[in-house]
Amino acid sequence: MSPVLTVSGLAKTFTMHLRGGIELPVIANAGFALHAGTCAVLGGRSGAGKSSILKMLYGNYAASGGSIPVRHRGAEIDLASADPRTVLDIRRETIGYVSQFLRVVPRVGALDIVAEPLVERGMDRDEAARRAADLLARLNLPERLWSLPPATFSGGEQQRVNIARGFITEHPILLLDEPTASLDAANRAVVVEMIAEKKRAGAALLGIFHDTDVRNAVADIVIDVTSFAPDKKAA
Ligand SMILES: Nc1ncnc2c1ncn2[C@@H]1O[C@H](COP(=O)(O)OP(=O)(O)OP(=O)(O)O)[C@@H](O)[C@H]1O
Repeated sequence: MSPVLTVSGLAKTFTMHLRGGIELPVIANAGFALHAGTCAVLGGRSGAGKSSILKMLYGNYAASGGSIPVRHRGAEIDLASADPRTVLDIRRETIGYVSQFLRVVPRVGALDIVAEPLVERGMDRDEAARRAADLLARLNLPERLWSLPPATFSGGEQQRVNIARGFITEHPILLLDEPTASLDAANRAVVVEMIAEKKRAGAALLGIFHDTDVRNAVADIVIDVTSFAPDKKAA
């Protein structure tokens, strides 16, 4: 089957404007493809550029070179050169992202934070809340916390709210930046099962997982980011 997203000749060099314009090449000539129903994992040593690749695929970082053709609304669009409005539309319809940390919205309760992406897409508020409750219960977030804003939650509680919010939509591509980093073994197992369900539903996932057990449980392929280093001798 043809890939849903391809990375071709992708490069990233950071320019340190406050340091006299020093250039820091991090990635050169990265290439791989994501397929529906599979989970690919970015591997390689700390600092190799795993997060930077994920951020370029979500449009948070601009690519310094290369292309990222993605299947979006039935057409192929190059994410690397797409205008900001198109990037936002791709995020809405095609590419979801679970970051490591929850961006807390003041005064909005956990259940509403999780339900919000569905309400934004036009779903009835009660139905969206029901689905959000299902996910929070599955992730063992105590019900007494559901109406509270997550600002004071523990790291693992915030991470579970974030996971629920990222998994509640049906994006065909889902990027995962260490979604299990702050979780205990029981909740890691829940997330592993949720990833397996996404695969069965036909999503293409790309993630960073430092936990070896989680990685082994979810990965169909491991992409060695160290092999994309600009100077392989330094890698
Ligand atoms: N915004 C930025 N500005 C300057 N340098 C950056 C920026 N983001 C990342 N880098 C640099 O790029 C390199 C790769 O960082 P990145 O976070 O992508 O690595 P990683 O493989 O995800 O690392 P880790 O496994 O430790 O999280 C690092 O040397 C980092 O300092």
